[in-house]
Amino acid sequence: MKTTSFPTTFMPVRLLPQLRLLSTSLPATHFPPMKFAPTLSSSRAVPILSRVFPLRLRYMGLGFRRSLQTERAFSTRAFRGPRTGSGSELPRGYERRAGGASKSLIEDEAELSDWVSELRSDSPRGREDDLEGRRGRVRERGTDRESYPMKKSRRESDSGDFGESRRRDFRSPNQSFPRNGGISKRFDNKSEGDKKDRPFPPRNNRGNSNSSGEFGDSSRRRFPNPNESFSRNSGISKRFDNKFQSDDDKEDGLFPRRSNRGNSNSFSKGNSSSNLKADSFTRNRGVEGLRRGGRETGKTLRVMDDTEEEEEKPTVVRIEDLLSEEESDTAISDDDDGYGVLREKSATSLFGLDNEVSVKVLPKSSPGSSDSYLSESRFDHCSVSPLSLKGIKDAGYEKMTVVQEATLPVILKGKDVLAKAKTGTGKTVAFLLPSIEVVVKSPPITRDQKRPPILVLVICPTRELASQASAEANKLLKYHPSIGVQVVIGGTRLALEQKRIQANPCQILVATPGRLKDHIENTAGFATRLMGVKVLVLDEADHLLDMGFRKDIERIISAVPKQRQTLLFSATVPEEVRQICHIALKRDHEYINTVQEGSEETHAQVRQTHLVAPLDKHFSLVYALLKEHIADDVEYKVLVFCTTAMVTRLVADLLGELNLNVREIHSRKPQSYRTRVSDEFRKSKGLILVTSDVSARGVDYPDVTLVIQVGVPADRQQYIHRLGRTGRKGKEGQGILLLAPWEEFFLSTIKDLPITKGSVPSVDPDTTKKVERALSKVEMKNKEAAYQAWLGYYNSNKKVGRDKHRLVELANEFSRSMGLDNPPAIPKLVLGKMGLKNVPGLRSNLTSASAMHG
Ligand SMILES: Nc1ncnc2c1ncn2[C@@H]1O[C@H](COP(=O)(O)OP(=O)(O)OP(=O)(O)O)[C@@H](O)[C@H]1O
Repeated sequence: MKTTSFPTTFMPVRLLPQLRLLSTSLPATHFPPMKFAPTLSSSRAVPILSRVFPLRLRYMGLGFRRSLQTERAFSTRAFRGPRTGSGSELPRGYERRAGGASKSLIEDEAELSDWVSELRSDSPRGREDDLEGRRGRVRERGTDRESYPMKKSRRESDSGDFGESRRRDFRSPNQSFPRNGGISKRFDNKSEGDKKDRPFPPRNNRGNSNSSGEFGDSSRRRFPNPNESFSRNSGISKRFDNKFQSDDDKEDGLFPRRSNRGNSNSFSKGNSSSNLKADSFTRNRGVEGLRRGGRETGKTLRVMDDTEEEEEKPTVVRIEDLLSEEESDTAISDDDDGYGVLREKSATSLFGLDNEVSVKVLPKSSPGSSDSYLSESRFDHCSVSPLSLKGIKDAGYEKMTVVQEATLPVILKGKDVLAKAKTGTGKTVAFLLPSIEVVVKSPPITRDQKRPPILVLVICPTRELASQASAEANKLLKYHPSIGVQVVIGGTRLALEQKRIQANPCQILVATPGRLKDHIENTAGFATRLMGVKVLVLDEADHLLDMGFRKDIERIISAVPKQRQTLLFSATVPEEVRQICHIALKRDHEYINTVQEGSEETHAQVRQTHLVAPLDKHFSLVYALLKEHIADDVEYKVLVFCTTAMVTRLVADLLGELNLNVREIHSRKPQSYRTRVSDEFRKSKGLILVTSDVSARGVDYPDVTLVIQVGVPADRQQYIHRLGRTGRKGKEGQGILLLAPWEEFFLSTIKDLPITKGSVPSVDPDTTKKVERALSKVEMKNKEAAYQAWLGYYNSNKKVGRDKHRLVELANEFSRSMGLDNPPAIPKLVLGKMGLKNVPGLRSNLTSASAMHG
């Protein structure tokens, strides 16, 4: 058996004996010694009262009860929250855990959590995905995002679900499910350029691919049989009670294998191991970091009040949310709390040697090395089943990415994990691979089982992302014919999906929240199958825990067993998410942050520019920017993000009229269309995709050369995720944020990112005329819909929407920029909901927007 030597140079001397021991004596069934990622920091949940819980006294009161319950889980010194009244403040938020099972705070705080949800319901972000699924029920659909105050759910006051979830009993997985072979598997740097006044310096060498390479060592390691390879009572499986089961049908890889343009490997140099050399060891790095840093980087422990957040986070409510009849239930989650103890993630704890709190701190990395995404650890040296390894090898993965290396051992140990890693660095495999191992170690389902359990439940915020994760799972499952994965997403007929679920039960289910909730409530036997969930994954966790999805997520959490492993992944983990992650995670979860200290959350090799220009120039500028980029790079592949679905449609229409090779994707397009376009864009070069935020997160389009964001993004996170569609896997990319002067306030929220002011290119009169002519050809109804959507979007922005008179002036400027002499009329009902009745400058009528714009 091949063993890997530790990067001993960088180990604290006192650890060496243990680690050496580990490296030489580990049986193949254990995770072998991998170099830990130097970049990661980890801690327990942040143990402070947040603005999420502004009713401090009430929370503290509840906390007291809870602290008695959970006492067992901590050492005597370990946990003295403020609510204990013991006089001790939280010791800078961290202490070490003594071990023992944690218990749900939420159980005691159901009421509180419900109240919190209500409290924050005025600051939701958009939910891109399920919008589509809800379309059928929406009466008025003027915008992708609207600005009305959030409608109260019909069922908000339902408390039944909560009671129900508490009543459940659990059986052990091994009792519940007989063993047997189950179902068959159905399954460029634009070098920063000296062209100061050109946003696009000429494109040089972008990527020489050489990534996948050989797998020399993989053959050396052989596991005779997956079931032999793992002790049946591994750390993971021991922890689960069981009882639900799975559903759906497997999806046939919607997405083709990715091409490897770009030199992914070239970016792996300067990776973790090399960076380690410069390390020093220090205690409490995470805490120090938390004290120092900014709010978004998860480095601040300050308690913020609501005002602060509202300033920074635009409110966006969609008309779908307002008018849908199927608003979320208020089912309270069960699991544990996050009133936890901030703990240092030590290098040793990755290996289960938790008696040392040492951690590496990387110096601010030099350009070129900070964005290494591959580690030195190889998949074939880790203890996953041989069949999974074969799938990994076939997928072309040899070395782990940094986030995979950092999280895999912890997840394989059965711990709950909150992981943060930059966009495009392989988070999907990071949560899928260990989840698959849980299935491998579970009793197979049998054909005669009426309701076979769903063992792994992956929730994604958009359909594209869910389909993509399911396709990735299928790649990894290539040699696991008895493990099935299915995807349930909105936009398809529920009845068909129900049939599919029943006909082809699977163990891994990937779902969007709204559709999953539909199945929980309407599909016979589905709830029972869900009671088998051993691993719950929230991909894009911060988005899923945001208000737009929160209730659905709480409902879903209440439908899966409390005894489960939960994995939260995202490229952004804002402070508020740290503080509410207890909704899903156990209190002793690990927070693994692979974004290096001192490094930005965006990739260094992606050049970011912002341009500020009057609104009436934006259409011409987008055209000019695209033309210039196309001229520079024949292999261009551009994403243009717009604020709403209807504005997206308008811009796509316009660019089409201007004879650019353009596609559009947004929530108002049928799912089949979305899938087709997404697939086409994935494979293509020389194409522009105009999109709403359905493409903002997670979607893995290879080799995107440029991301243009037109108008202010919903928030900082959304900016980062949109930008993250380029520069994936270490490749180069470019991002341009186009703002109007009154949108410049947004720049303060991203001031820590390496974004520079670009000079606005001059647009010659001919181009302006050309754009005007093209605009005149765009259908009037699309302009009307765009106007209404635009107004709704900015009305919901806390800054722009504050002054309604000014807002309407700006909206009318937007209307003129589309070539309209008079602003389109808006239905009275809609204006009422936006709180814009009787604001001068607006025209109203009685017609429903959806009737007009269908
Ligand atoms: N170990 C690996 N080696 C090489 N490529 C990998 C590896 N793991 C994943 N990838 C590839 O990296 C790309 C990005 O992965 P993925 O989409 O999971 O990134 P992500 O971190 O989830 O990004 P985002 O934050 O945007 O969701 C995918 O094309 C995936 O196939």
